[in-house]
Amino acid sequence: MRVDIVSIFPEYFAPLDLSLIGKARANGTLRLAVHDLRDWTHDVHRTVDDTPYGGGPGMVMRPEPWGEALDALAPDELSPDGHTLPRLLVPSPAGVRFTQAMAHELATESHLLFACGRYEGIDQRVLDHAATRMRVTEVSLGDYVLFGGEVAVLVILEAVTRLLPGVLGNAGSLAEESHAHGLLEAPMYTKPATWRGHEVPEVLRSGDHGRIARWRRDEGLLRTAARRPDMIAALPPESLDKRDRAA
Ligand SMILES: Oc1ccccc1-c1ccno1
Repeated sequence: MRVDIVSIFPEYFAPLDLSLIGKARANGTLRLAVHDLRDWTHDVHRTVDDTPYGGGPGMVMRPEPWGEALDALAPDELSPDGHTLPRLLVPSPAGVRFTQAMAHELATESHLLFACGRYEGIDQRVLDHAATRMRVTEVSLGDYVLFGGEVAVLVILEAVTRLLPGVLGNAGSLAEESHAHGLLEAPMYTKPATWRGHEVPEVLRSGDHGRIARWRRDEGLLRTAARRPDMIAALPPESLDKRDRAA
């Protein structure tokens, strides 16, 4: 997967040299480049913002640098795989909610572009023009406001990269983690069996894999019902058996 990130703070992405993302870059699974938007400015002050039409507080990111940056990073009508348009993701408080399902969808893309907005946002015409030759998605991490899109890109990129083949050493953990089946994961334990008077549940030390699987599902259901009833409501009816409903 090719990933291009455009930001006025490219140094925000230094963490992407670390850990499993760093390894994915080193082995070629992830071909990531971070670009400074100011490289596409032409004035001595390298200006990227200006006052908003219609008045109001703050500044808006000018369209010209963004237009030139996206032209340079996605010059062709099609992605390198020759079949799909490049995917442009623009983190924004006004975006669609980012979910694990979207992470899985993005993990199938061959080329992701991320545009990191700052100030009051990016001139809307940048997104409108990009949409004439890319698939553009404004995406939100949740109902709160950040200084800019950089932190959101780090989150999205981590959620997507860990789904790429070979990145996670134990791919099996993907199958049981929170949100894998629309539920939160069950509590996890490791040695010692007793710690400060707290016991590991007996079932997890029983060696009875059927009981253990059932316990984990029940605990996941109970946690989800208590913490995220919206996820229970979103489950396909057929995914809950009679016993689940009783849990
Ligand atoms: O608050 C933001 C400012 C800029 C870019 C993105 C965001 C945001 C808020 C929530 N998710 O993304």
